[in-house]
Amino acid sequence: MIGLENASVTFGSRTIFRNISFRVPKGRSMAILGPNGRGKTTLLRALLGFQSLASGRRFAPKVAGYVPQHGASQAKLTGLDIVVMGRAVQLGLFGQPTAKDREAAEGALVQVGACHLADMRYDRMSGGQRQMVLIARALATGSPALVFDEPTSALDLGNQSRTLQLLDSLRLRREFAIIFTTHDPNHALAAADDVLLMMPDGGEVSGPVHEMIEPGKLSTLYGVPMRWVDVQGPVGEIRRAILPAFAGIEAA
Ligand SMILES: Nc1ncnc2c1ncn2[C@@H]1O[C@H](COP(=O)(O)OP(=O)(O)OP(=O)(O)O)[C@@H](O)[C@H]1O
Repeated sequence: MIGLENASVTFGSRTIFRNISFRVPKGRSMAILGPNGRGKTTLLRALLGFQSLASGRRFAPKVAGYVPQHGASQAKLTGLDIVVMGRAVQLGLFGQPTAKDREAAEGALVQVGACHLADMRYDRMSGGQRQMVLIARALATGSPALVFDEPTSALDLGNQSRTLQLLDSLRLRREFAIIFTTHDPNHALAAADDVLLMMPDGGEVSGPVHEMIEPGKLSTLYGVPMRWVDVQGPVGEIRRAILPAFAGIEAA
């Protein structure tokens, strides 16, 4: 389980959020949505213990798999080296990775379909390739808690699709408590059971995805009208997507 209870974070005199409570049990996946600068990354950092709480408490396992928004590195490390770092807690302060740690790291690369990145230099990878390696690193921790900060934000549509499928397959394993932030409500529909909306007025609402992802709440969240649109799936089935009013405008 991972969550916060009556948690608040302040920077100087500024309150980013106040008295937030939520719990994501093992087997559930929760998406967090909110406008830019509302405090989504700060909330994840507070959850993981990287950001101190002004009040309240957090619940998280000692080690969580964390995929940060920006995973840049100048170090000359391979994809496999980065994934092995996920084993840091098992290694201890001066421990060297064993064959078992390398095996776990290779297994994590297999799970995300990124074996081909094992020997590639991480600092030479594209954003999408790095994303896969960082997700593998999170899995290699062996933690039942996985936290992703905007996992699709830097990705092209093909990689967004693959990452969403991966997030959903992790959700369906029901072995992890998963939290991810996103700016696309359709991504919450595609890969989350529950949603936390960080509203622009400072309040939060949370609940099952189909209660939270609807035009009324999202229009308030983003300050633009939202609507359901029918779209055709790959085998002709009709699906619903939720889009802002500007979707479909043609400038010329
Ligand atoms: N260490 C810090 N010191 C002071 N202010 C900070 C610090 N970290 C974040 N902030 C501020 O807290 C607010 C919330 O930032 P945060 O990055 O959590 O927002 P976000 O919802 O993740 O934004 P985005 O959607 O743009 O990624 C911002 O105004 C940011 O400038």
